[in-house]
Amino acid sequence: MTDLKQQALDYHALPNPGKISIALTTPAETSKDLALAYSPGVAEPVRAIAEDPNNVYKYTAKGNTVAVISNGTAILGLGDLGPMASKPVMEGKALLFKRFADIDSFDIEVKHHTVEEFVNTVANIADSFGGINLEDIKAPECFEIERTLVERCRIPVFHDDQHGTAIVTAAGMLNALDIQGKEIQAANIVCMGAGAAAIACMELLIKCGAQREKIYMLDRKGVIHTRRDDLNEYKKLFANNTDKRTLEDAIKGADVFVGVSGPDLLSADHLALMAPNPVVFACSNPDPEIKPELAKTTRDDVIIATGRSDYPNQVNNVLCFPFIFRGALDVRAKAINDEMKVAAVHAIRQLAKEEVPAEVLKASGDKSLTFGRDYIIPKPMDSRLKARVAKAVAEAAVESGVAALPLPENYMES
Ligand SMILES: NC(=O)C1=CN([C@@H]2O[C@H](COP(=O)(O)OP(=O)(O)OC[C@H]3O[C@@H](n4cnc5c(N)ncnc54)[C@H](OP(=O)(O)O)[C@@H]3O)[C@@H](O)[C@H]2O)C=CC1
Ligand SMILES: CC(=O)C(=O)O
Ligand SMILES: [Mg+2]
Repeated sequence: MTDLKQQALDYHALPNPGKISIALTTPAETSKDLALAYSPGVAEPVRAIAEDPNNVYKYTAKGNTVAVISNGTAILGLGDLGPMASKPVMEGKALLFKRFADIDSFDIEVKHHTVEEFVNTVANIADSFGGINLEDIKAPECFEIERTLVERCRIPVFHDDQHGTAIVTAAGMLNALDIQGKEIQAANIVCMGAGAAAIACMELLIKCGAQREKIYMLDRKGVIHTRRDDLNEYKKLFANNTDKRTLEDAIKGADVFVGVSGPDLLSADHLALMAPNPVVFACSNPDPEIKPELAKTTRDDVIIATGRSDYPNQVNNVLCFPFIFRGALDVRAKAINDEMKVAAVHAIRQLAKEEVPAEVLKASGDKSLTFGRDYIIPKPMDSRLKARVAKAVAEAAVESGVAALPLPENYMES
């Protein structure tokens, strides 16, 4: 067994199985405490909530709790391994919510036969939470699941693999293209993968200026083009009228490669065919489409990012989901809309251009980090992310009319 494999198994097994537990926030030592926490005292908040449902935010933890919900059909890049196998990842997302944004989470793994069954399960428990983070649900089902749940739930529902990934990808991409001296409007883009992350990443890059006809998207059968008759409605949006059929065809002269597919799909030969000063986001987890070592030895003008914590330039939705929910919960937003997503993109990208505090260098093990090829995006443990991203998101929620509360006074200022 490799060192990392054993360390990872031990990390999850010890000192107690798993990565998260529940902590009490009120005293529960004496009979008096219990008479308040439970019978008879608990009847009072029950009556108050029955009288006015908004009181649930005052007397319970709902407003600071997010459900992380999966069916295990697209666990990282490992595929459909079922709900139970997804549990370590969902506990991991709960760990990240708590560690980075002080949000409490429950991971919920759902076994189901139909999309309708999944949607009903989630919709029926949704009111228990302040928000719902859908995770690792494969395309195309994820699109209908999210759309239906957004319609049915009164709290924000956010498919992290779509929108969290897209927000971080857009933030990193705009910075990387700046460093490479390229305009997103003119960039030829190859997207390997045509699932949840791919469709959302490309749609958001288009909102940021990319041209749809300059995007070549590939799935397991190759380039998505107008003469294919096997495309679902989401892939069809990216069908190009082109003779290109393979990655080799599409990658020639490309400025950008975004990989949200599987391991080792971009070879050194492919990379060599890209335009000068290319940007490669090999974001498949745990194994990227190309290893950074190989990318860098193949050409020294490349900016390479991965989804992993153990390489520079971590383009991973961890930079977004804790903070976008922090902002949304704090103004009780009923949805996470495009305005909030775009605000998050700009807040994340801006932070990478600022001086990096010593505590971040210590946590990342870097001697220095300055905006440039190996530092296009902030590190997850940069504690400024919470204030910057949450504030930008909360302001956008208030301005776009989806917030039930005003921005709290002096929000995120200390
Ligand atoms: N860094 C980050 O923050 C994130 C990274 N990801 C990564 O993106 C990847 C996809 O996740 P997600 O979109 O949720 O999953 P989906 O199951 O929704 O989509 C997977 C897509 O990848 C394509 N694909 C898989 N293998 C190949 C291959 N050998 N050649 C070409 N295309 C392939 C599939 O093609 P087809 O349609 O033909 O089946 C499908 O379009 C995973 O590796 C995941 O770890 C996802 C979210 C966040
Ligand atoms: C990071 C993440 O959400 C994924 O790889 O699926
Ligand atoms: Mg995921």
